[in-house]
Amino acid sequence: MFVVTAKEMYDTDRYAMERVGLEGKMLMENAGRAIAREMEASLAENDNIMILVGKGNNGGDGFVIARTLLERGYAVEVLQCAETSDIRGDAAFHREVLLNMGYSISEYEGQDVESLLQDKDVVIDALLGIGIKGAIRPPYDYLITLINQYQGKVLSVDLPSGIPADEGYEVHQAVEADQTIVVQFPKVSSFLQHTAAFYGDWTTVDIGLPSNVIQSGENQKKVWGRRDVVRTLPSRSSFSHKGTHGKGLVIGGAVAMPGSIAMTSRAALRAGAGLLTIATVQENVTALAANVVEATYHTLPSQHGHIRSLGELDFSYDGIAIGMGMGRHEQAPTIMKEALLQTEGTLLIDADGLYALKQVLPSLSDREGTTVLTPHPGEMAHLLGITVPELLQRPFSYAQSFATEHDVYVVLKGAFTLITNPKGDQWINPTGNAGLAKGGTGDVLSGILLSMLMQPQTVEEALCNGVWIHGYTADILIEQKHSSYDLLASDVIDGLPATYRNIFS
Ligand SMILES: NC(=O)C1=CN([C@@H]2O[C@H](COP(=O)(O)OP(=O)(O)OC[C@H]3O[C@@H](n4cnc5c(N)ncnc54)[C@H](O)[C@@H]3O)[C@@H](O)[C@H]2O)[C@@H](O)CC1
Ligand SMILES: [K+]
Repeated sequence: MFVVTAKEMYDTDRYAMERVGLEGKMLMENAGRAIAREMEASLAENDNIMILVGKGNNGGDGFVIARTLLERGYAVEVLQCAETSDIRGDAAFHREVLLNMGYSISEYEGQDVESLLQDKDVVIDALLGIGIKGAIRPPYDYLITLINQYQGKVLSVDLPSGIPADEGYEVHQAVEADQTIVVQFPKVSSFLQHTAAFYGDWTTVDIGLPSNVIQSGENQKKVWGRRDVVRTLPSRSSFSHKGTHGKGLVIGGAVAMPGSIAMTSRAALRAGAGLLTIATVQENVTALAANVVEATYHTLPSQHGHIRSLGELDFSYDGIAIGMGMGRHEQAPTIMKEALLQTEGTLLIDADGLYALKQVLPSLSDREGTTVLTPHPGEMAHLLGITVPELLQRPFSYAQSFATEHDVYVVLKGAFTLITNPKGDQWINPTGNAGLAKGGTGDVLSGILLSMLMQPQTVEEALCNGVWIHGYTADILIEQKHSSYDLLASDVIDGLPATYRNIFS
């Protein structure tokens, strides 16, 4: 499923009208009717409905929705919140059609909307769509405040009014919808931390727009869904042996933090890695060996309880993950630089490794093999030299510019983990829940990704599948036996068998 910006939506609209021959009126008819049908699932037969219509094409959709619901027998009052002379084009056309069918439209002229809303069960918000610019002007600011005070159900058309389609905007005022019916493609703002919640539950409706404009665009953004996982996750051959499934290495750990690499390693093995070696400080090996019995161990020189150097380490593995529980000490950047230069194949860098990386960033461009960075927002902001709020305003652009500039894959973790390849294409992961906001879940993800990177699939597929599996496992656990309070990172490792059985069933 493609995810679009306002510009991509308008380009698609123009292409559909100018090149394909689908008239704007027809697209608006399709949109309004599809949205009305979708809304019907949330409506009761006797609901009293108020639809607030703005002056743009979002309002135009509103006129079609009103007509469709009225024809189906619902009690709908249409409040037009703009001067009739300001309503133009396709919206004006559908306004006329509504009137020609004998229905009436009230105009907002400062009347007491609050009391008008009092006897309504549902408000449909068709005030503003993707065309919004700047701070909300009257009367929409006032109407949005009233909608948010209103106790009944609020259904928004395309976007909650006041929310822009794109990232990089501060939101001062917007409708807090219970449900949003999105026209054809989800917009970027439905995946941003500061705007996603305004949408409530959202679904998309197909209005017949072609996707070739987006497909031929410079960079694409897509949601990675279950179907993608089932399509791309390699099944195992009966003739495979442990070497077929990847020989991985995990470098990390310090005396104070033995748990991180234990979780990464157990997750890698559970997720399918054939063979796994752990390179860590001598002091931790006995405890780790009791915990991860399937792994082999390589002891690294230590100092003050952390790794001093990579010593005689052999780098010939199918995949290497570095950084988990490694600590932020003064030898760390030298260790990171050595790992960057010595690893010919795939190198995944996580956690403390990302802090060390910041000091040796230019060495990234000396690498030939695949590099994957798995930062959470704090680590990504540190790498970019910006604040976390700045990053969260524009996660798509920041992740993209970092990935393209340094020729790396970036897995930016969050409620909607964002995967970016070195060309700048992006995938959004829809799985996962608040239970994952706990220590150790990042270590588990690194292990799953290390394993995925060693299986016969593209790097993009490996990362998207790994992130999806991690989140989906947490979702199943929350649904079946845990809660978002008690879920532990190690539960996610133990939940992997059920996820695999589910995917391959
Ligand atoms: N392919 C498409 O793009 C389609 C879009 N459709 C609908 O059309 C919408 C986009 O239509 P428009 O481009 O007319 O945009 P809007 O419906 O968002 O309206 C924009 C108008 O609102 C006013 N406005 C903008 N910012 C404002 C602010 N801050 N405060 C107060 N008023 C403000 C401006 O006068 C502007 O003309 C979509 O969201 C969707 O609902 C559908 O009808 C069908 C196809
Ligand atoms: K809207």
